[in-house]
Amino acid sequence: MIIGNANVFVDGKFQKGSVAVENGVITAIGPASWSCDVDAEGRYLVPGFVDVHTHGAMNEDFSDGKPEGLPTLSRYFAAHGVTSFLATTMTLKEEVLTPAMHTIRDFVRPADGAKCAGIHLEGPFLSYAKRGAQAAENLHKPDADLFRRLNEASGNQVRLVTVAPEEEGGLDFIRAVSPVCTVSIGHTTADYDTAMAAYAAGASHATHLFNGMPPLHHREPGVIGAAFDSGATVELICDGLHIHPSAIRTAHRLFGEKLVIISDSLRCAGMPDGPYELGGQPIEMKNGKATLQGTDTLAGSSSNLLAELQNVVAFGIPLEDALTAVTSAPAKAVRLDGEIGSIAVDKRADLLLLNPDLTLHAVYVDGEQII
Ligand SMILES: CC(=O)N[C@@H]1[C@@H](O)[C@H](O)[C@@H](COP(=O)(O)O)O[C@@H]1O
Repeated sequence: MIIGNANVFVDGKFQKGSVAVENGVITAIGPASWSCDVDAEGRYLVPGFVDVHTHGAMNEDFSDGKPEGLPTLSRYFAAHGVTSFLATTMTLKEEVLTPAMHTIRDFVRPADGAKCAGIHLEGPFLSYAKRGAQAAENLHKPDADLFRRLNEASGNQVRLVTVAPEEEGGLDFIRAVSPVCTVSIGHTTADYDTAMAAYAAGASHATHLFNGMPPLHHREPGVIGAAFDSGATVELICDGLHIHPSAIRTAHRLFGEKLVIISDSLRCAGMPDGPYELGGQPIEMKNGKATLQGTDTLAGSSSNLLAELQNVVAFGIPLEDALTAVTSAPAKAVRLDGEIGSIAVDKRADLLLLNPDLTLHAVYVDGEQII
């Protein structure tokens, strides 16, 4: 199949062209004049989005361990341009996380859904002081054996784990686990020196930068300064509620291609306002804003990568940079850039056609049009 007459996003830039796909893989990138099977009519042809931090949507949550919930989630993501996602769990007890790992391991993508590219363990190895919406009673000291048991239960699908490096055993955990998957610093009180030590020990990512960590102070630069100095990739929740647009513009100038837009979406995404649950705690969504019930503590988002792409472009981030932050940057951050996240020969043919106003026109997964 050839998708022609497109504005193709290749190597961070747009070029007029065509893309050939065979057996689910991109086989060639050619001129716009190629005779084609699908006429893109000048639309943007971009890689499918990669969300490395999403807990749920449509009243389903990966932590539930409910097999019937996963196809619903997979279809929801595809409908918002996300072709690969990391199923992200909350801070819960091992006996709750283990069945969730089994469910994710056994998930088979529905023909009209997005791919599960692995798991993000957001906790339980987090700091009490910066737990945010994570349940205090389920926090656990960094423990590489517990990580190994969970990873094994998932069929070795954990691609990302968030840890607070200042907790006892934090640096040993990072040394043990970073050869297995990407280790991210988050939900942490780490100061600059501790965060630098964590990056030197093998961490390479920061979980929802700004949220759940000390701010960037001119004498206490903390995780944000250390991530910058270490060349780490950094997540950013761009729902317009978690981070002021000015801080998003600042992070964009600081982190460039290292910026990874995430949804951090919860089961209330795609649902009406009302009461919901997150990691064993009651939450409430009002006007799309989710908080721990009865508090002002933000509890993740009700957004998705397509809406966030539209947000950041409206905030002044160039489209090319915003696209990098939802495609190749997240794929690289979790070591999947050999397969997904870019339009290049031999990569999976996970592609989107976007209209000029950045709404979704078509979604292809493994070369098959599913939307
Ligand atoms: C699922 C999850 O953990 N999400 C975190 C939440 O815990 C934290 O409260 C919030 C604000 O953090 P902040 O108050 O430090 O900006 O960011 C994210 O929504």
